Amino acid sequence: MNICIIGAGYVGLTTAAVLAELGHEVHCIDHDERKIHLLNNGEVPFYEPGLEELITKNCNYLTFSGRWDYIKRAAVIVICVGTPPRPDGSADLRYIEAVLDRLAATIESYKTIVTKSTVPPGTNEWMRAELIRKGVAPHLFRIVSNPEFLREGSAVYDMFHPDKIVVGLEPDDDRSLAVVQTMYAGINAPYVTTSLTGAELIKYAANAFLATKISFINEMARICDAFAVDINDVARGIGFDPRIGPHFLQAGLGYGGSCFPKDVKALEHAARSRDVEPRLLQAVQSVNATQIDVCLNKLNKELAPLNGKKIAVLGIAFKPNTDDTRFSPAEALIRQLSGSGCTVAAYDPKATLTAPLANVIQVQSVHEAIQDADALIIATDWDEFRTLDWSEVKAAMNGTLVFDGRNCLDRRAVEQSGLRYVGVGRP
Ligand SMILES: NC(=O)C1=CN([C@@H]2O[C@H](COP(=O)(O)OP(=O)(O)OC[C@H]3O[C@@H](n4cnc5c(N)ncnc54)[C@H](O)[C@@H]3O)[C@@H](O)[C@H]2O)C=CC1
Ligand SMILES: O=C(O)[C@H]1O[C@H](OP(=O)(O)OP(=O)(O)OC[C@H]2O[C@@H](n3ccc(=O)[nH]c3=O)[C@H](O)[C@@H]2O)[C@H](O)[C@@H](O)[C@@H]1O
Repeated sequence: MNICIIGAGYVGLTTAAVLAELGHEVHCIDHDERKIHLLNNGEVPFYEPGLEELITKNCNYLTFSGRWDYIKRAAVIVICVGTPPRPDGSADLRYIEAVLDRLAATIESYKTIVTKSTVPPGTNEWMRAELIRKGVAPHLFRIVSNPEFLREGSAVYDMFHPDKIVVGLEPDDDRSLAVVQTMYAGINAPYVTTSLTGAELIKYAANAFLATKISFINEMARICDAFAVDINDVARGIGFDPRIGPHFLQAGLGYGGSCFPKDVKALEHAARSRDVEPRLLQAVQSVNATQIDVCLNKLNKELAPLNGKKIAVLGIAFKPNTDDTRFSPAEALIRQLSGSGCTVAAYDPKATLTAPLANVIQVQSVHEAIQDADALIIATDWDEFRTLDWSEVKAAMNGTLVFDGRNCLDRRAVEQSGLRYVGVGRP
């Protein structure tokens, strides 16, 4: 199949590389010339394990440009542009609108237009109406909603091994499901077919539910602290129940990234637009918004006064195995520390601070970060931090406090080396 992907970001590039690997001829369009230049020189503009290798392997079937005339040759167009949050929490659809303008000016023969970007309920129906309003004949295209569920850090694996493929179709569309099945031929997953809006809501419900699990466990961690119980015991205890499951029950600094925060907000906004009061979604966000303060209060109690202290923060990315810092709790924590009188030495194996911060330096190794530090905070749960030699850490530090903001360390190993361990909900 000849496929055109629009948007060479985390989702677009992964989709492009995987579809090329599955045997399709793929062209990826992005309006960011810097990205296209890098890609044409064999470089991936961000860190995603395995992606560069897959792109290189498929370079004969995978091309990149900013040229929209490629659309003319494609049977399938996959939209993967960003849908960031507006200040009021609603999804900003300006990139989708720009794509519709380009499509309207280019489409001359039949296309299956697949929306992979996460868009609010009703958007795909609106997109169809917009294309017709902009002059595209209704018989020249079908819109399919095919939301993406990959995680950054394991995007390539997730796309080859999805737990389901969700396909939202127009009511009278009897041909696009087969097109999507041909596109994904070689990937073994159950298909969930529904309406366009049904698919959009499946995506929001999935992210909102996962965010809810995280806020739930973070609230439980606060209760565990009050009753001197280890939250990891509670998470393990409830996780055996198959109705609950063991995943997404790791308490910590709260959820971040480019999707959970924006998608929960966008769902809240969408609900309100139809006069539904989303109380649970509000509570989920309110727990998440206060989680860093809860952790900082703990740190203050252990270390007060922060003034004049040196704090090593390990982790800047919003999660391990990515260099993405969008809505990163680790970076938010560093930002708060920056204004609290201490100095911060921050280290991350891949991510860089988005902007310079007063009293914060980014260093190149764990060793540099912890040198003479009064406290060490784990802000992102990279494997590199789990496996530190705690005796060496103790020897390098000035103080003894290790604050495990991701509950990812072996507490006993830390304590055996003479350091003081404080976790989230682990008194
Ligand atoms: N990052 C993730 O893990 C996941 C993201 N999603 C959703 O997928 C969508 C894309 O997310 P990411 O890949 O993270 O975004 P991203 O920001 O990494 O990539 C978007 C790309 O689209 C390009 N773009 C924007 N407007 C364009 C236009 N008019 N023409 C050509 N290119 C254009 C940008 O230059 C950028 O390279 C979002 O709706 C997001 O919610 C869904 C599942 C996972
Ligand atoms: O729509 C999206 O963009 C994607 O959002 C998430 O993927 P991602 O944001 O890459 O990362 P997650 O692994 O879900 O982690 C999100 C945040 O939650 C935090 N988290 C996760 C799990 C947990 O138990 N506790 C916890 O605090 C992570 O540290 C991170 O900050 C979803 O997991 C994907 O299925 C979805 O496709």
